[in-house]
Amino acid sequence: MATASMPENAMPPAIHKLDNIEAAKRRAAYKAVEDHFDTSYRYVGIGSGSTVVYVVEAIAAKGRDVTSKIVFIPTGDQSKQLIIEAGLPLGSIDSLPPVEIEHSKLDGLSALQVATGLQDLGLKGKRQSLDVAFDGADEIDEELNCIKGGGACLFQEKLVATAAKKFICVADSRKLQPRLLTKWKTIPIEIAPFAAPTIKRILITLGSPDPVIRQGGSAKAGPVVTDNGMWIMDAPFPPLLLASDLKHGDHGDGENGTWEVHHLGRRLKRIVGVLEVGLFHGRNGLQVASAGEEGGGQKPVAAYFGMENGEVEVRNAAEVLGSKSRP
Ligand SMILES: O=C[C@H](O)[C@H](O)[C@H](O)COP(=O)(O)O
Repeated sequence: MATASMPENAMPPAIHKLDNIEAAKRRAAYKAVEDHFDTSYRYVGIGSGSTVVYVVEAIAAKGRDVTSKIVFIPTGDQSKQLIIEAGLPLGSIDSLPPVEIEHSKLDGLSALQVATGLQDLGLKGKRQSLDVAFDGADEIDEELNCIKGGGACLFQEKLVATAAKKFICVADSRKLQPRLLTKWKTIPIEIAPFAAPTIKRILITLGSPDPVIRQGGSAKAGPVVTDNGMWIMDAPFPPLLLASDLKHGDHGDGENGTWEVHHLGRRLKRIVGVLEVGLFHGRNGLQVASAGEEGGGQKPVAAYFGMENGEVEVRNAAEVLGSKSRP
């Protein structure tokens, strides 16, 4: 863990006076961009929520000379608008080009030979990875597992995070908790509307006392409809164990009423009608790369927290207990 002060003069003055929490988010965002944005990058993922607004501000402040050469990939309608309004080039996660190959290697080959050649090179079907994805979170534990989906964008956020070599999480100090479901009490789950009653029954059998379909409140009568035309089920569970907690005898499989993050994430994903689960768990991008695999992981490689004292606390996955414990 490292802490750093983000000098106010390293950031452009905020147009309006920010309250303490907003100022903390902004400091964390500028520090994360300073550490993890590189002008040589080609594809950058932009997450959703109120914190990522400052990430976009920090990137846009680098100027058009830098940003015009990069394609920015959104995680939903809000982040798409942020990218457009900041004047950044907009891309889409479903239109990343294939991995580039040296064309000289393919000169003179037939279409069949090209296809076979790509196979031989181990490149057939490989897509480009994003260089980095920045996103917020609703809660982050000591092993950098995250709850996401407070803004109903979890599916595209997971799609983008797992396509990025490194996912960088940016938040304020309230989000850092020893275990998930400490202050943020529910897991957002994106579901097919038709399956809602069945999913609710299954969640109850798994130990969630009162799962509810998220409502639009005064902004929209009836359930919140996600960018993917789905609903969000918010499922409360008792605080989740870390992988390192399992050494103390509990299996974390729900038997004793307690779940470990990874066990619960995988179990929820198996329910028919669940599009995606707002638990980001398992491997991070460094672990995926060291296994020689394409893309990234669900967990951040680093998390930046804007603290109340004006500092930014950085938690790097490589230093976090348990970050190497997942297969
Ligand atoms: O669906 C929304 C996302 O997961 C957000 O990244 C998360 O809710 C954090 O949002 P905020 O930065 O507004 O706290």
